[in-house]
Formats: sequence, C-alpha cells, structure tokens
Amino acid sequence: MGTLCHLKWLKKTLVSDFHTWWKLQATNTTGKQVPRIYVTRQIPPDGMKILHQSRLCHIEQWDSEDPVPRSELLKKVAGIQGLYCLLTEKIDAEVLDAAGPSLKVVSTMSVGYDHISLQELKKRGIRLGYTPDVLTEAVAELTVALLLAASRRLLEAAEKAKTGGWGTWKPLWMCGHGLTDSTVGILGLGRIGVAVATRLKPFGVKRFLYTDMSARPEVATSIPADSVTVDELARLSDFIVVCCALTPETQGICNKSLFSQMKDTAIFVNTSRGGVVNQDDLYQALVNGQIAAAGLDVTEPEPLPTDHPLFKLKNCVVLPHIASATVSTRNAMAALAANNLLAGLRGEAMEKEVPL
Ligand SMILES: O=C(O)C(=O)CO
Repeated sequence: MGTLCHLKWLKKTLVSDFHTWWKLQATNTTGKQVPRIYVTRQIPPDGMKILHQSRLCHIEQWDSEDPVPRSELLKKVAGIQGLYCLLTEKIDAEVLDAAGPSLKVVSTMSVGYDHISLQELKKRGIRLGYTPDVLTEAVAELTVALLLAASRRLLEAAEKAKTGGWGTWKPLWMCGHGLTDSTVGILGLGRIGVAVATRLKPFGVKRFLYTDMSARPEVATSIPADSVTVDELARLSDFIVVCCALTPETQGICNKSLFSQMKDTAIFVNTSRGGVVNQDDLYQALVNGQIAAAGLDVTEPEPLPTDHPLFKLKNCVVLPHIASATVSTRNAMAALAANNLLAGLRGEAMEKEVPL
C-alpha cells in the first residue's frame, strides 16, 4: 500500500471507530439509546451530579470557566436533545437551526432569559426551563450591599485610607446619603424587588414606591409600597433600585428623562440587566451632578471594557455581575437547571418552566 492509500485507510478506520465509540457513549447501561445533551460551561457540582446520576443522558460539556466560543457552540449542538446554557449564550434561530429538530429542551441556569429567543423556541416547540426563586435572597442581599457601597462611598473611602488620603477626621469629608427617613423607589416589584424592600425596611426607610407594568396590590401591601408612574418614581425617590427583567418594554427605560427628574442627592442602583439603562445618559447624570451616585452590578456589554468612562467616576461603583454569587445559591441554580432539563427530556412538568 502506498503512503497516500495508507493514510486514507487510517482516516477511514479512525472515523468509523469514532462513530462506534459515539454510539456506545450515547447508550446507557441497559444498552438503550439515551438523549444527548450539551452543557455550555463548567457548572457548580450539584448540577453536574444530578445530570450524571440520572443516567438519562449522554453529556457533552464545554469544560471551561469561560464561555464556549460561538463557532464551537454551533458545532456541538448539532443533533442534541437538550441544551443546558447560561446567560452568556445567545440562543437564537442560528443556534436552534444548528441543533436541528432533535432539540426538545433548553434549560438556562439563570432567572433572566433575555438571551433566549422565546419566539424561535415556540416556533420549534422547544420547552424552556429557568431558575427563579433560588437566587432571590442572594440578589437582594447584594443589591443592599451595592446600595450602601454607593450611597456611603465605601470604595472611595477605602481607597483613600489605603493610599494616604486619610488626613484626619474631618466633619465634611466623605459624607454620603443614608436610608433613614428616605423614600426608596423600586423599578420592577417582582420577587427580587420585594426581597430588596424587605431587607431595606429595617434601615428606617420612610416610604416605598414602585413602578411595574401593572399595579401589584397583593405584594405591594405586604411592604407596603405605593404604585407610581416612572416620572413620579424619579422625582420622589432618594434611592432608585432597578429589579425588573429586560424586555422590549424596559430596554433603556432608565434614560436622560428619568435621570434629569431625579434628585441631585439620589442614588441609582441596578442589579437586573445592563440593557435597562442608557449608560451614556447615566454617565452624563453622574458627571453633571444630576444624581449623587450609582451602583451597577450589570452593564452593557459585560464585561464592561476597563477603559469605559464609568470606571473613571468616583461616584459609580461597578461590580462584575455577582449578585447571585454565593456558593449555595449557584449550586441551587445549577441543580434546578439540571432538574428542569431532565424533566423536559422525560416529557414531564418542569419545576420552573417559562410558559411559551
Ligand atoms: O440568573 C440571572 O439571570 C442572573 O443574572 C444571575 O445572577
């Protein structure tokens, strides 16, 4: 056999061996074909354990802390039945077409699903699982921490202390704004908005206001919080906390109009999605002293480039989207997403499913 022929034979053998191996991988111990799923990242152990122990599916994974490159995702989804994804993956017609008609379930390890085209899923009859509730407390806690960091100038003050800017105790130095007797406005009174209000109440907040797509009297009375328009929220609040989902209605809702009506002592906090805020307008409001300070856990894009003007402002605290980042919360999210995926593959009701 000539060298070329030999190489061709070797390639054919390897390819055929790969197909045999692949078929073996995609069967369970009873020899039955099992669904193939793709997991787009390293996920917390509780989620992985549930997927492995189910023995219900053959798992392929992007085994990295960093997002799967788009080209790799498009390749890997071909022929899968289930997709376990994160908020960093845009799941649109291109991905769904690459997956093909075998795809039955998408499960995202997030409460937000603005990265997924619901319309495209619906068109193809694909079900969607998500992870509400399990992260509510962690996100609310971080929202309070961020609010305090921005309003009491924690990062600025700590930096001064560390770098020799701490001269002596000065009556007018590093003064911020406190929650006692304040009015707090919540944009989006869902589970997280309510949890934030509950946590802020013991700080002595005088009045809670909220704006939502429609009034939510049942939850609002438990705080209590008054329903107002966006303009009233802007004018009356000492603190505005954004807790709404990113939808076509909320895209860019925090803009020049909102910031220009806010008090110049007011603090703006966002732990929902960066797309809710017009960042150029926010930057101008912070630079021009239209508002006192901002705390952002989410930005557009993410990560926010290190040379972004918002990073240059003393009165803006930017965190790298860590609101749900506690060990137990991330494990709970991973487990819920895994259980949703498995339920979907079995054709059963998911614990948390987005109605399409
Ligand atoms: O679950 C989500 O949507 C997040 O933003 C994670 O904190």
